Amino acid sequence: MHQFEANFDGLVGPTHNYAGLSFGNVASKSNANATSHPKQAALQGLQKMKALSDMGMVQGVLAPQERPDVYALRRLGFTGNDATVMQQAYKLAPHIFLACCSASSMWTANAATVSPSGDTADGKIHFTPANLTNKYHRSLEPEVTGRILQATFADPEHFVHHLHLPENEHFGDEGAANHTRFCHDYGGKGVELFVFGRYAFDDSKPAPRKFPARHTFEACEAVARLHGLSEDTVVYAQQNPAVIDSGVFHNDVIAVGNQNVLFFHEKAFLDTTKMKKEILSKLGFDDFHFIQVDESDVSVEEAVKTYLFNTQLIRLPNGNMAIVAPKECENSESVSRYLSKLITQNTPIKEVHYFDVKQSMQNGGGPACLRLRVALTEQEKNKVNPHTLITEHSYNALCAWVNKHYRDELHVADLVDPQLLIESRTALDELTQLLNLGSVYPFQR
Ligand SMILES: N=C(N)NCCC[C@H](NC(=O)CCC(=O)O)C(=O)O
Repeated sequence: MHQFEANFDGLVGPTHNYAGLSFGNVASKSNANATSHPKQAALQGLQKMKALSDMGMVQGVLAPQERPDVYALRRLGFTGNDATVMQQAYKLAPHIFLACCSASSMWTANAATVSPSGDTADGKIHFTPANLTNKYHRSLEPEVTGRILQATFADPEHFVHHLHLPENEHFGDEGAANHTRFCHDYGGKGVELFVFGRYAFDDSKPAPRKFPARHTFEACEAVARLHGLSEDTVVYAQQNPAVIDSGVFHNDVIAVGNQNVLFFHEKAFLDTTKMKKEILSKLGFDDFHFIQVDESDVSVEEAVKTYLFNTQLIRLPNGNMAIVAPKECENSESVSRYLSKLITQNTPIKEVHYFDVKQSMQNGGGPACLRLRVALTEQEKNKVNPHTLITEHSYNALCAWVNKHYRDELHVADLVDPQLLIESRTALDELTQLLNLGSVYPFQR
């Protein structure tokens, strides 16, 4: 049986901008108000998708969301036609207006948590969109994300879609950015590692002091229940509160795993020994590589700056594992030295590929943030909406679509231009036809 780990990358939306919306995310804060380049951002993302597809990986694309979100602004009391709603909000509540303009759905590691069929009680793939409650701009995503996922994975025989968790900080859920899966074969039984930042119902437990812990233990448990995972296939681990306070707002900024490898920083978790023991005993095989990076090799600060761990760890068709890293890793002396040495060691990781995703990095989104992983058997892959898979043809069509509709440059003040809303809706309407998604956007309903 053929089985794969497919990567579904988020297509960067036409309003990609830097608004400094994410407290606790160093890059987002430090690039606030910088000029963005939506066309370049979308093309950078597409190039990465095409490169992975050329390496023989199954690569898909998830559509972006409709922004500015005038419906969210109306809900907050702004009235009139769309242009008036936007202008009033920009004048009276600029921060709220900017939050309603973010193209943050591009980071599809936060779109959902996905449990492959090998792990679930009913043998189907389960999806739960993340509620992203901790940041207002991201909390606008789950409903449309759910519709896009349903249009991409439509067959009820193989795919189950759950409603996102209650929109409340107690069940703060950031999706696959805090989730990884270990297994022997992608189609077989695996162990799912759920990572959280704090306990919502127990104040006595450790928690960060400076920056928010976005994801709770209670959210992890709820998703595991919804997906029909049994106790013996799940491991829960708390992030080290100190690293959250150093800018590690999601666990995928400090750890990445795949199959029989966990690549992580020594400071990532609160109790590494316990977590390692539980992973090994639940997996039931010993051929496992815990690749721990020590502070003396790469500091947490350097890891956050370069996104060493926000790399994709992929299993190539030739059996080797490769790391897909941002250029920032290549440009850092300590990180590039570390990676050059790593691929000569006795681990499955034998290649490193560097990509320019700077437009995303400037908002705190590296290669791993841009993708949602879905482990699929051949049969399940054949049930995925074929228009969403990257081929030579779909890649060329998507690049042409971006070149036709996207602006080269965007300043924060441009977001209030009613013409941008018209441009975005025209582009997205055409995209739903290209990807055969149906009417997923509010303006289409
Ligand atoms: N680590 C993962 N998986 N994802 C990265 C998400 C980055 C995103 N940045 C933003 O939303 C910034 C938007 C702005 O400031 O304009 C966030 O903080 O949620």
